[in-house]
Amino acid sequence: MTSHLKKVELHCHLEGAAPPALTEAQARKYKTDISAYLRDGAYVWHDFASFLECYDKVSEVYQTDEDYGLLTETYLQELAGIGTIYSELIVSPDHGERIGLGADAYIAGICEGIRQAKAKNGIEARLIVTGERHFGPERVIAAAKYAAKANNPLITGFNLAGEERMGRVADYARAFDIARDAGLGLTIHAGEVCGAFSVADALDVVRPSRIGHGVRAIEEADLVRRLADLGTVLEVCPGSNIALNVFPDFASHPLRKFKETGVRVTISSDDPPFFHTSLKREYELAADAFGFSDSEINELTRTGIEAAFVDEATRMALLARL
Ligand SMILES: Nc1ncnc2[nH]cnc12
Ligand SMILES: [Zn+2]
Repeated sequence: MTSHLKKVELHCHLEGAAPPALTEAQARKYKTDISAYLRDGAYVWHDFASFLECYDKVSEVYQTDEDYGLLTETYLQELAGIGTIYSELIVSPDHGERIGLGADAYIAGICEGIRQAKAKNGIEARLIVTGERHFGPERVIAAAKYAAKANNPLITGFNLAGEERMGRVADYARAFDIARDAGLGLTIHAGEVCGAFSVADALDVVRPSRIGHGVRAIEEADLVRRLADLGTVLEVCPGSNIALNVFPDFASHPLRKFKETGVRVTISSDDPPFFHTSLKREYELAADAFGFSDSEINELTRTGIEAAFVDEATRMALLARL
């Protein structure tokens, strides 16, 4: 049981958190046929590439700023209901552009959802703007420029997600330079679909304080030591890793090994309904599948607050709530 524990989540894609029932209602509202991607209350995909396609299609039934406000508030209320005090949501203004809503309206809707959830439940949230590799370096640079110029206190980080097998991290270096110069926190998906080289690339090129997943670093002992020495925080999403077959089962998942080797780790849900998980389940897995005690789980949560992309006053306030 982990219901008595406070919780923090650093790695959740907003559209990836869309409850299937809400997505069905949205599809009806816009008379869109998404039956190829959502059937019997479950998202339909069979490998990483088809997951990304499903994710992009599902995202298209959220079309207005109100839709994004509702999606954001719905997810944050769910988190608050299980004792979550802080959430970072990965968002894509580029997606807002692609669907014709526009980046500003997309972000405005999401920020309204954050305000509503905070007013009702006290949950603190920030946004990490992401670029997506499969749309190419130019779109990723545009996303970084948007984040850098947004002057929005809720946008505090920059990320790179999408098809990890497309290009190398160096192809996206300029986007991270723009985000770094703007003072944004940096994190990057690496070592999820691709092997340890992808994590080494991320460290060499981006020098991020955090890495999304990073779990395949376990394939190289020197790299694991490097992560521990640098203090790089891994945003580990065990349920996602098993659903995507990065590891065959929880027994072979390296979360505990990382922690025991001194790598700083946190737990998150990634795209919860796509992977038949939730933050609640990830905390339960930490206890039941990985055998962490309450105080070890609290260490994961504390690491999440220490690594959060927030100002120091907010960090202290969150630590005091633990
Ligand atoms: N798990 C994941 N990896 C890479 N890109 C993503 N976009 C949404 N979920 C993702
Ligand atoms: Zn992710």
